[in-house]
Amino acid sequence: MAPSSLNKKKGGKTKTRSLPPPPKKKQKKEFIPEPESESEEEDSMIEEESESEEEDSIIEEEEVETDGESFSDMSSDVDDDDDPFHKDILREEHEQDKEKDDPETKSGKLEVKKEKTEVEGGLETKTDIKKETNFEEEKLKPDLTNLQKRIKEIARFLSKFKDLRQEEGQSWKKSKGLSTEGPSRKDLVAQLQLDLCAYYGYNEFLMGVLVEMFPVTELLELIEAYEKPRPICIRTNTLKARRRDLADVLLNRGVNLDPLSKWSKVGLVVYDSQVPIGATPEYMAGYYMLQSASSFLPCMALAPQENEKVVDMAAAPGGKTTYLAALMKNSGIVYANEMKESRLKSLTANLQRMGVTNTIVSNYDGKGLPRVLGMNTVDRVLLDAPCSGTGVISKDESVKASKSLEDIQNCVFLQKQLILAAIDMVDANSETGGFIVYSTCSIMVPENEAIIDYALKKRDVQLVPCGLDFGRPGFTRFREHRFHHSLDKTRRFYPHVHNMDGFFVAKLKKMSNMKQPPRSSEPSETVEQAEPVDSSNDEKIQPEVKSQQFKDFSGSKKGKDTMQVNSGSTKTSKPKERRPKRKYPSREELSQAREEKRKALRKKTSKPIGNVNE
Ligand SMILES: C[S@@+](CC[C@H](N)C(=O)[O-])C[C@H]1O[C@@H](n2cnc3c(N)ncnc32)[C@H](O)[C@@H]1O
Repeated sequence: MAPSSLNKKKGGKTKTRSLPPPPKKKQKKEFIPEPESESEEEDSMIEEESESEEEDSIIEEEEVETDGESFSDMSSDVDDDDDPFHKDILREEHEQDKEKDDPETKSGKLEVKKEKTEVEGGLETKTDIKKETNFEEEKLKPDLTNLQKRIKEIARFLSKFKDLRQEEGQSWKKSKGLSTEGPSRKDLVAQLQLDLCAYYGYNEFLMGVLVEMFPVTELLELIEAYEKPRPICIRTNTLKARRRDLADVLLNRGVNLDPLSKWSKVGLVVYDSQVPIGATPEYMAGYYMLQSASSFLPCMALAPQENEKVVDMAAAPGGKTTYLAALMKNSGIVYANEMKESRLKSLTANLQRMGVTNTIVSNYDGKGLPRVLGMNTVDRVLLDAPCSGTGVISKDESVKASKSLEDIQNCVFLQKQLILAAIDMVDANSETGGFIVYSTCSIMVPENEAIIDYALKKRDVQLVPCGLDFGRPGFTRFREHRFHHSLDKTRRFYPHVHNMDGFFVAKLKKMSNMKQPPRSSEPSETVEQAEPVDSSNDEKIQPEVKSQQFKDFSGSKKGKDTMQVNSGSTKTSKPKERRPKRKYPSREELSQAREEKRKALRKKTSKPIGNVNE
């Protein structure tokens, strides 16, 4: 939208203010992509909320310290034809594995040699991949330019073969004058993985996870997107300002901005600014929050209503709490909980700066919150869970090299406990609510779909549409794992697709206050319960190796996966052995037993009295 359109006032309450022209730098086009057109149920409540948000403007000034962005913290303690794997680069490797054992391809580095040849009327790089035999050379690390070239070559090579079987691949190679000797697909994938780790600085575990999640072309897009910062976004605090007024003022200060996108009525995207955007008088006055676009989504999905009781279980630094309060127009109660004491300061500062008055701040471990606030007592809960942060690599590069399988396991362990606590606090009989929103800034399946699948099994909840009209549907199956079919109601967001941080959102409706869900006719398999599925008719998802993300999830972590949460307290429970069914005696057997007892008693009592020596 052009800057001038920000001046259009609703309902005739126009404050005419002549706008200075925006700074010289040309305004970029829509920064955040428009919603993908998907046929998805709309959450009308969200629409109503966002319509009304702009109408409320209470202008008052407060000075407080700042803290903008939300981020993940664990220190406490697909639009591809519905099938995310149809271009999976690991999928074909299994077939290629069966290739005759070529000693040349068994170990070591590969070298890609290129020759230019005329192919199909155009210049094409002829790819001949041979094994280096010189071990001295092997030790030498290729320079970044060569590394990048090789990454591109292998990626191009792999993507060309993505739909071809081995034999077809060989004949294709022959027809193109390429060598049919050379490494298998598996070797190429392994080499690509190593090269990507070396070039971009990821550890092998995390790169392995990404490799198994995305087809090769998309993988490169994602990794490249992680290298660039996401657009700077601000959210208008509708408790204090209207978006168009705020935009006017900031434009006058030399901030080059536009409305965020059609899906948000309160967001602005900042292209560049002549003033520090986190230190303007408007910022200090709490007219806006510096907030990533993805972090708007869970609040929109939760869509809290006025006068409700809402819990934000993991709240600091308060980006989402302040949005929830604004959506509720400062009515009702928001319980903003944060376990880390050191983070309470930023939370309370933001609440104060933004003029939030309906919030009670607490400092508990979220697992114990049901004991504090009561079971089945609130209308809605937001669980913006502590996570691995694998969706926000552009913000925190250290994630690339630091995250391990154990970190993911720890996150999953905590997330499972927190989601059950979240559900337990919600009253299924709430007249207006009964909803739980779970979100993470992780793209890992175990931290997202697997957590929701677990919750569906443990409590009487159902997935409902998030009310967000863009985002990819969550996985209903991933490698050898099968999740409940309704997982497609969850939403995934990616930097290379949506130009926002990697993010996951799920919205659950609590169906009853029973602890156990009614028996499902359609069982799914959670991480720890997943059995090999007979996928003989389903070539696409039949991995030979266990998914990197789920590796060793079953049992190796001190039985963590079997831990259960009950009203905030935790206890470990070993899987119980089934007791054999008890067989009850018939009437005849009972009377016979009684008769025998009587006889025995008579014998005892007929002993002589007075035989004191016995
Ligand atoms: C993803 S961040 C939350 C960001 C916040 N929702 C926002 O939008 O500003 C996760 C938060 O959970 C907190 N946390 C970690 N473990 C927790 C636990 N067991 N209970 C409650 N909070 C926890 C972390 O300290 C961190 O502040």
